[in-house]
Amino acid sequence: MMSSVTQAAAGDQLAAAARNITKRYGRTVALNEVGIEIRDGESHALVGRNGAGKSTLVSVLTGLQAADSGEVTFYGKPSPALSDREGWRRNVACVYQRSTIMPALSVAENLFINRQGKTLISWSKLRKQSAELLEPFGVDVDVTKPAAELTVEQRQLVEIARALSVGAKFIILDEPTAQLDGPAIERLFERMRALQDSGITFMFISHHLEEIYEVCQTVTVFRDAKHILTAPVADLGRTELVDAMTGEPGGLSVPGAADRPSIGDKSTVALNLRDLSGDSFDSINIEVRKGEVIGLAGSASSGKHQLAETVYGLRKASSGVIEVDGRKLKPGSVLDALKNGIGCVPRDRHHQGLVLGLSIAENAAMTVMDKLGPAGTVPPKQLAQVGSKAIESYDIVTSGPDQPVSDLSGGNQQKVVMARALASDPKVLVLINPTAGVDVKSKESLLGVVDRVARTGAAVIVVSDEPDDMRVCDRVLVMFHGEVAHEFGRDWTEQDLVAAIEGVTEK
Ligand SMILES: Nc1ncnc2c1ncn2[C@@H]1O[C@H](COP(=O)(O)OP(=O)(O)OP(=O)(O)O)[C@@H](O)[C@H]1O
Repeated sequence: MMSSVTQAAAGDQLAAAARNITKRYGRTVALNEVGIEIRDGESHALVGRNGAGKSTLVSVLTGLQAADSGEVTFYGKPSPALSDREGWRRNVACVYQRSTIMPALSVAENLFINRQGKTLISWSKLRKQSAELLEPFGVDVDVTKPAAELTVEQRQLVEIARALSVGAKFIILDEPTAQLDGPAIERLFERMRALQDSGITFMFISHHLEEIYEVCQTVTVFRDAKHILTAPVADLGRTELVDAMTGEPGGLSVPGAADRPSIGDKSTVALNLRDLSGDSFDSINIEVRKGEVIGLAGSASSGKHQLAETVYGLRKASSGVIEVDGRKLKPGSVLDALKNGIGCVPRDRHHQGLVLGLSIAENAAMTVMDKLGPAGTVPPKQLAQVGSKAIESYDIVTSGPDQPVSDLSGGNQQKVVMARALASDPKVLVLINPTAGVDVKSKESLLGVVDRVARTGAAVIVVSDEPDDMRVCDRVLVMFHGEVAHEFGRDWTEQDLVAAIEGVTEK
């Protein structure tokens, strides 16, 4: 196993290199003398626990932030000056989990943004060039439509096409699979392989370690702002990889439903969905008992997200009833859902989950403010206690409860969302992709929390396609085209689940 970043195969050209990079944010050292060398034409994985420094390295490698010290080179040449955005764009592009596309502009405008030159824009030419650019990517969209209408998969492809069209041959994919369903992930990987064959180099960030084995040749591990190792993927077993990430031997153990006592019919129904129809789902009947964990799986178009969002009041059902402990909820009211004991981890932590400018403590306490003090006068000490408890219980990497959530790494923000959902001791928990962006070790502890709250009698719905997230469930309901198409007990195999999600099994 190689242990130094300076040992990239001799003679191989490097597409990108960062050496001796240090980056501090106030007291936090986000990168401590780290390096990475990415060989021309390879897919190089960068992995590490939440807060390890991956995104910070991405911002240094893309020229969005200057390092305090160290150097970046592309194809052996020093990186452009920070002000030379064009220069950086010609060398490197990053497809983030969050879009850099302007939703209100058309797809064509997004593709050619900053590049119309000084002459007047010919719209017909722009449209034609855009269509030609996207054609090899199989993105079959009307380029005059607003980019907001693109699916996540299409948006990513548009961003890759945009990068390649300005000449970048080194592309960073920062957790690209976090919001894609199984078939879309496979399509992305096929696309990566084809682009690699044509000379494109990738740096790939993911918390799904099996993806690294599938699509990368080399892996670099960061831990606590430091470079730990760089090695060929083929030489590094999964256990060794996890040990390098966590700094301790012992592997992982995700809690399974089988370890909890069986619920049976004795437990009373906590959440009852009766004949519920709405945006993308129809006539849903589901009962979730106290202490029961239900998994909702299905492709991106199955209606599972819309159903879950209707349960916690973000969407209004067109007909049917949602009851918590026999009490009917007011349709389309998040507040009423909260008052009646529903806690949620929403799909998009940035839009519905967190107030980024507020601290960890303020975000974690948001669902219980009225219990902490009269009319908005929560004593700071109590607030800090809620924050400190969240940090401890969810292993949040931070300088303290006062730190604004905007300063946290993505995975640590997700843990704050989970802490907030649970702060109110909900009777029913609705969790959408609860482990998205969360590292393998933290995933284990978050799923441990799900297991614990179920044992205390809460009813839980987990919406996810992640087999690990589903293992904690007593039943897994697979949705297909807005209906529950298949139900599994605790004894399913990953193959069964994938087949049902893709709609290739009988009911
Ligand atoms: N703007 C900022 N201000 C203060 N601290 C920051 C800022 N951005 C990042 N940090 C801190 O730097 C450290 C590294 O964060 P970074 O986002 O690079 O981690 P990461 O490895 O990408 O994590 P994740 O897997 O959760 O995305 C963290 O401790 C984070 O809190």
